[in-house]
Amino acid sequence: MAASGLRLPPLPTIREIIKLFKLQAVKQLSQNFLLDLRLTDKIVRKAGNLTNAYVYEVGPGPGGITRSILSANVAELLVVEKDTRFIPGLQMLSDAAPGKLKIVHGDVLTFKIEKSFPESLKRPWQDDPPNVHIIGNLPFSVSTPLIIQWLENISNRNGPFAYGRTQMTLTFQKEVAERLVATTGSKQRSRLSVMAQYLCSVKHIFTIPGKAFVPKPKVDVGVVHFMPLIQPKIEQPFKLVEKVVQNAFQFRRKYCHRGLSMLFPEARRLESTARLLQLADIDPTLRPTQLSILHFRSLCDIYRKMCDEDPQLFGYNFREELKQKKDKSQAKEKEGSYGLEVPL
Ligand SMILES: C[S@@+](CC[C@H](N)C(=O)[O-])C[C@H]1O[C@@H](n2cnc3c(N)ncnc32)[C@H](O)[C@@H]1O
Repeated sequence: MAASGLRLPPLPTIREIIKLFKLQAVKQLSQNFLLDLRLTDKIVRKAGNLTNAYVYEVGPGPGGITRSILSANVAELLVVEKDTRFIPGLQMLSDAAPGKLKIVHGDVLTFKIEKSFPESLKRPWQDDPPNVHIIGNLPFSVSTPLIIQWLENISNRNGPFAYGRTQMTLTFQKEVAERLVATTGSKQRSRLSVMAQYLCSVKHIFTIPGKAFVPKPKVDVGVVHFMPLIQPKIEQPFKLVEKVVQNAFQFRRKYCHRGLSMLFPEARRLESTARLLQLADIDPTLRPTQLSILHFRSLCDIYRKMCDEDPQLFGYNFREELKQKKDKSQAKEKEGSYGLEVPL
């Protein structure tokens, strides 16, 4: 049992529910179910104290984690599931826990949780976290874009973070979980490590072997807990941080100046990159993986100053410049070949 909370009346097991409603996982949709209630209880325990909490579960599927959450004495559980086939099974759980479980047939990428729980739950950002939690085991193809979206929401204190520093407990492919928590200098250090760690305290709490899922995925699964920080470690707009970090990791095996130089138009790339690195006090021969969050903080602060001096700079995209150059040279080539065809 997850906690000494609500005791659900005898229900068919998740395996029986899958059979009853013919809920075979759709492989193409990466539907891998957790049927072992000891594991779903563990995920829920690690999410923190859920007594009287308002919980948002993303992608409940046949409802294994859902049951564990309901057993943890929550005030309300709202689940958002995209696949209609799961709704009747979830409805059965809702009937067993009257007034506790709200089911939404929808898409977590667009669902607005900030309008769903009582306003009274809202806490100032500096206070203790609100009694609102997000929990979910989603397909990997959804969990990564979703975490980027939610990190941006943390930065803007909107979406699920309109309530305050809402905690999240989510599953990822183990390698992604390792990237999320990777420290400076480690092999797994990536864009995701910096983006997550400048906004949150991130913990890879445990790993679930692939064989615990039905059907078994090819990879193991990491359960990751996110607690938004009171003070983000970089105090610049999310999109600006994202741009600097993305460029820095563009060429992850090369010196960091190589990727960072792509922030600047070709005509003044060399001097602008040198200025950025000098003012940020960063050794240009560090590899992107060796840059700490403090390094990124300095880079973002200086890049911000450069963008303030030159309002065109933030909109600059080296790929577009490359494309324009290519188009121009193709047009010239065409002009040349037409020239040959012109009769004398
Ligand atoms: C990996 S399965 C896990 C199911 C269940 N949470 C478990 O652990 O057994 C992912 C679930 O997320 C649902 N899902 C996938 N994409 C979704 C989306 N964009 N919005 C809501 N649910 C989604 C799938 O239909 C499926 O039920």
